[in-house]
Amino acid sequence: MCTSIRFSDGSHLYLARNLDWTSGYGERVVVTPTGYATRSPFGAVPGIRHAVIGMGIVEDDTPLYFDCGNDAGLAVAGLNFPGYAVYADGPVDGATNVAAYELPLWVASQFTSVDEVEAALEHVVVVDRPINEKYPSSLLHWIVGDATRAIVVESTREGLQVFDDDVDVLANQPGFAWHHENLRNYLNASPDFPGTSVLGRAHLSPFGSGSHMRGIPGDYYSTSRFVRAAYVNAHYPDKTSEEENVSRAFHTLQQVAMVDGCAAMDSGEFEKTIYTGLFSSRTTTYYWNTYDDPAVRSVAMADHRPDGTDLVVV
Ligand SMILES: C[C@H](CCC(=O)NCCS(=O)(=O)O)[C@H]1CC[C@H]2[C@@H]3[C@H](O)C[C@@H]4C[C@H](O)CC[C@]4(C)[C@H]3C[C@H](O)[C@]12C
Repeated sequence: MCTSIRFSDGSHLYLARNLDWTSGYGERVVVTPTGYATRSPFGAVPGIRHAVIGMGIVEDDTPLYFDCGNDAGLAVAGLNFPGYAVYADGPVDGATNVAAYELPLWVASQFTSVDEVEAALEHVVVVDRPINEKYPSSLLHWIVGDATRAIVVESTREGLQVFDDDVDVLANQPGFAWHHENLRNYLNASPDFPGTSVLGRAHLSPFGSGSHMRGIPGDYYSTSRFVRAAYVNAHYPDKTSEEENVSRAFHTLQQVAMVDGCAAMDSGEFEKTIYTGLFSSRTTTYYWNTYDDPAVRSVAMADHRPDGTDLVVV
């Protein structure tokens, strides 16, 4: 499972995600500089207008991003969406044909804002064109965020749909509209301290704080992680400094992080949070930690020739 959140410090974007799976893909932080010569199967990414930094792998000299952000303050993350995601079998005449694997690169290398991406998506078809035989297209949906707002992009049998993500969260199946509607089941949840309650002749006082959070689901199911992440992200106080916002991202995603041994996939293998990654547009820095090393590491785009010609794998 995966969960992603967006928030801002008032003027900069923070977009973070947990990558939950049974094992990693050898992913590293990859910088795609503006001079890099793209190989986009249908020409959707003719060149790199905005340098990109994020987590991914490089295959056939092509960056395959799991999540990434750019020098203009826009970021995107892909989360599993099997059972719902449907892509076109081939390119469609007159459309902007984006191969599923290159959608994060298309977003981050071509645009500066969510509004721009939303407008461009009106002409987009997501195509099932794998990078090679080793890596078939993943069935994903995507969250795209900037300092102002977030959208969710879903390519299903209904076609390509874009949702205004006014809670700044995404998890896995089912679709975003279902998750959003489900939040109406949790209107009772609040951070307030409960007063003393009278039950018969008993006057009952709370054990401590947290009572009004009861009902927020604690399990790892996609529908539960969505609710829990939305609650924590919405109630986290606004923070101003980079350090406080990095702390915010990792604390919030820790609430929905998966611990080994607790949730098996149908293969019998357990899922766990392989890494937590965060893009900060304030410093154009990618922060991450891994299941085995919770210390947060970081790579600043500026330190890796964002105007160069070669992909940088850190
Ligand atoms: C497995 C990852 C999603 C994690 C997730 O959402 N798990 C949910 C579990 S469950 O279903 O709900 O049980 C996804 C996110 C990004 C994906 C990767 C990126 O799309 C980049 C390439 C794309 C290639 O087509 C396939 C390999 C790949 C390297 C993908 C492998 C894998 O599908 C990734 C790593």
